Amino acid sequence: MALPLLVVSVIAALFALLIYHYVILPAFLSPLAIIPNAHFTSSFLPTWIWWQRRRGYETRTIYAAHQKLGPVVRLGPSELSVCSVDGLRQIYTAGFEKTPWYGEFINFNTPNLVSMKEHKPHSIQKRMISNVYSKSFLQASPDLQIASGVLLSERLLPLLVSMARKDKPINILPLAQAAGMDFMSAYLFGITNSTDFIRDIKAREDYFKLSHIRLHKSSGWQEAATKIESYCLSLCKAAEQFSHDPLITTTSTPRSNPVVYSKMYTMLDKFPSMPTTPDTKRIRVASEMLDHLLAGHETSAITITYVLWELSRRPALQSRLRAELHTLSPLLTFPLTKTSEDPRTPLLPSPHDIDNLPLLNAVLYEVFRLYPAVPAPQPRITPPGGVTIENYPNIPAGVTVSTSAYCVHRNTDAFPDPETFKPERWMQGEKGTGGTEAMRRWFWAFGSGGRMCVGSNFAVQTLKLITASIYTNFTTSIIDDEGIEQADSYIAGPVGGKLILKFHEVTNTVRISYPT
Ligand code: HEM
Repeated sequence: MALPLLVVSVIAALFALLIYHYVILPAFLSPLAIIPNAHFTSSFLPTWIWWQRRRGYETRTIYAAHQKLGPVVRLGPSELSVCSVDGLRQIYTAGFEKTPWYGEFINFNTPNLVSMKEHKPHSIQKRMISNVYSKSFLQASPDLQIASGVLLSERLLPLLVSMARKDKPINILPLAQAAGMDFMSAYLFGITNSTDFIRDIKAREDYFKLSHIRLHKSSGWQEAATKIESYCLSLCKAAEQFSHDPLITTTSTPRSNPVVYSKMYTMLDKFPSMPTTPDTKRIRVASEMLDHLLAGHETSAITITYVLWELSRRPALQSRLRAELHTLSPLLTFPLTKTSEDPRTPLLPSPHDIDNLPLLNAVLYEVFRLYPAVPAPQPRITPPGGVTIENYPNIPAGVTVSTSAYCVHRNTDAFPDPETFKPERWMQGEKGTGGTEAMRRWFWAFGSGGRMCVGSNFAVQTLKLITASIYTNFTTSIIDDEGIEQADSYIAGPVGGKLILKFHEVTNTVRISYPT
């Protein structure tokens, strides 16, 4: 009789200990206990937020919780979401490291900017390449200008003209993904070593099939990842050969240098902690290049898709935009202007002039705001020693905290009527471009701080150029936009995976002549 009593007592004590550890402590005694719970189980179970994530409702559910409960909410026993400018500044600029989840983005078993956790190696690697992604460098880059000219005049515009003349509809999303890959790879590896997915539909489909399998971890994803890595390595090798033999050229296509590849390869020699043999260097650079291809093409494609969708719904806005585009010199009218000195290279307006067009800027920024390609939480870990966030003190080390562009961009003080697409809101403020101070503080499509998107200027410059060249030459109309609503995922395109438009050539182009 005594033995069972002892066993029962031990079991009861263990049970009490477990209840204390997993329920009473996190729900009532932890410093997090004073933070509002997004769900009644959030303080002691991680399952509710896990389930929202799994069924694809994470970001919208978190936004609804913030609307009800304020700027800081508890999602799980050790997980918070923060939606305020001060909280955002603190989390993303004060040494909160990324969570292990970002390990998903490692290529070649070698870390890159997106996947690196620790601050020091990350900041060394970022310093190596951030210069070639700065706005001033990109705007002055002859290589990007040459590559862009070729991509527009030989690939994108001829295809759109041909489809318009045949009166055939186009699925914009895969074409925009192809354009994203061609622009990105041309800047990384040089135009002659770039992908040619705008024209080569089979190569495009093969690549995106592999990319889809890898992203969704479907059956065979490791094999798909290896194939993508081998493909990227072949682009790297071509770029390397090109850099070693500057005379490699073709007669029909102008050349542009492999800007990012060369920059990073050269910079590795300047940091003693970095790999030194040609093979290890190549893998290190290849991991970073693949990171840019993956991070750059899909996000840009999603943005272009929503730009074209919103403009296709608004013929009057298209006309206003076209009038603005007609102030550029030279015009982006197809066929693009070429000079007699170099008949192979089309002339484009300066990136600086395109960047300064207020309506084009406003349309793009309103799409970034309302349809951020990365709308989801960006998780970080609270640092050793703990922190105070938004008046909640003693938040211990090791708590996952995040903010999401979806929530931040719906702040009604900065963006009144946040669900409505209103490009004109970005035409207020100084010089009519860029919106108000509050809007700039709450704009978070590219993240912020040390881990902010390295390709933001590249994305803005190329997206403006593509939009400008389309609306100089065409009007667009919607054929099928079913499923256009944005998915609730980390990188979030239309749930239907498509947007079908028709392009109609602009016949009565007003050419404005400029005094020389
Ligand atoms: C519309 C286009 C784009 C959007 C909306 C976007 C968005 C973002 C966001 C929100 C982050 C921050 C992630 C975090 O804090 O955890 C990020 C990081 C990053 N993005 Fe982009 N991105 C875009 C285009 C590009 C392009 C063209 C590149 C090509 C270089 C690129 C490369 C990267 C890299 C390497 C990082 C990691 C930076 C770091 O951790 O230091 N992105 N991007």
